Amino acid sequence: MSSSLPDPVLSVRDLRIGIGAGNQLLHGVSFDILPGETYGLVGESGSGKSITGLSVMGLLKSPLAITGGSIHFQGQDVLQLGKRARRRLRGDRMAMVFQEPMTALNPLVTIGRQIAEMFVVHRGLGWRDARHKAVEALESVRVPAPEERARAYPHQLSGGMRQRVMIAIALACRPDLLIADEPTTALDVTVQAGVLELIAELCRAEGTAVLLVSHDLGVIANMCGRVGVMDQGRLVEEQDTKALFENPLHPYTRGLLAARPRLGSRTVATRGRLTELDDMVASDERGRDVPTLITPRSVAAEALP
Ligand SMILES: Nc1ncnc2c1ncn2[C@@H]1O[C@H](COP(=O)(O)OP(=O)(O)OP(=O)(O)O)[C@@H](O)[C@H]1O
Repeated sequence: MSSSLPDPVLSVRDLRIGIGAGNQLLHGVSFDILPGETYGLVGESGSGKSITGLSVMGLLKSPLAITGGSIHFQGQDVLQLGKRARRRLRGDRMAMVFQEPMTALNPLVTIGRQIAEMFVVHRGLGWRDARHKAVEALESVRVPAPEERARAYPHQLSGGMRQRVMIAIALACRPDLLIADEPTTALDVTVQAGVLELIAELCRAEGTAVLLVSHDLGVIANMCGRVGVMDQGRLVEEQDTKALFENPLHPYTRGLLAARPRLGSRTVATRGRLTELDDMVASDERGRDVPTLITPRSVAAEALP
């Protein structure tokens, strides 16, 4: 049988994660991500989204361990790779953006040097050239005054800017897969949309596949072509995002969708004017209008008097 679908960039099969023999947290999760595709993993807190993403990156920490299944990245069984080979893949062919950039950035090292390190380690550039590339990378994630910001330390930047720096680090080597785990959950509502737009735009331009982990259906709806729904360590449903919203099959998914705040004709005050919830805009860091994601959090925040 011939198929027109390209080979997946990531293929997770029957992935199981546990603590010791008796305590299973992930009970056989399978999904594929195609090149250039943005695939969402959605589910409530504790459903196993993050440990799935960490397993793909090879960053799962003891006492958690993979107890079964396989992870193929570009056709290669990464669970069979040694530590060094795995480390070489990370940051180069696959990269990750975490919820809280402060935990991933080194507080004692300037932003520019942390980005430059990617080019030194993975591309073999000298520090001088790497620093030049770091400033370009900051420019590409629309950090204003990139030369100046390159000399700053993480604590000197806002949360939104720090997350842009993390994106610059993650995408520095033009990976084929980006794992974004709740990349905007820790950010102000007003900067969330800008950061997600940036991820979408840069990954689209480079053909980077994205595994987007989120508890937020609004974020998933805006970003993902397909979505897998997780519940208690199982992938209970997988559909095209549009189909999932129109016709959720699994009772858990129906419950998750029903728990969303009602959208539609409600109006809220945004920047001094009444706006339809479906049509809200906010300003990004450069004062440009960007669409605001309709999320439970953003609805709650906008609805406040
Ligand atoms: N280091 C750890 N030790 C023990 N259990 C853990 C550890 N990390 C995660 N777990 C457990 O694994 C399960 C899945 O956690 P995971 O973080 O993947 O959930 P999640 O869906 O990403 O939720 P959240 O959005 O809250 O992170 C949960 O029951 C969690 O308590």
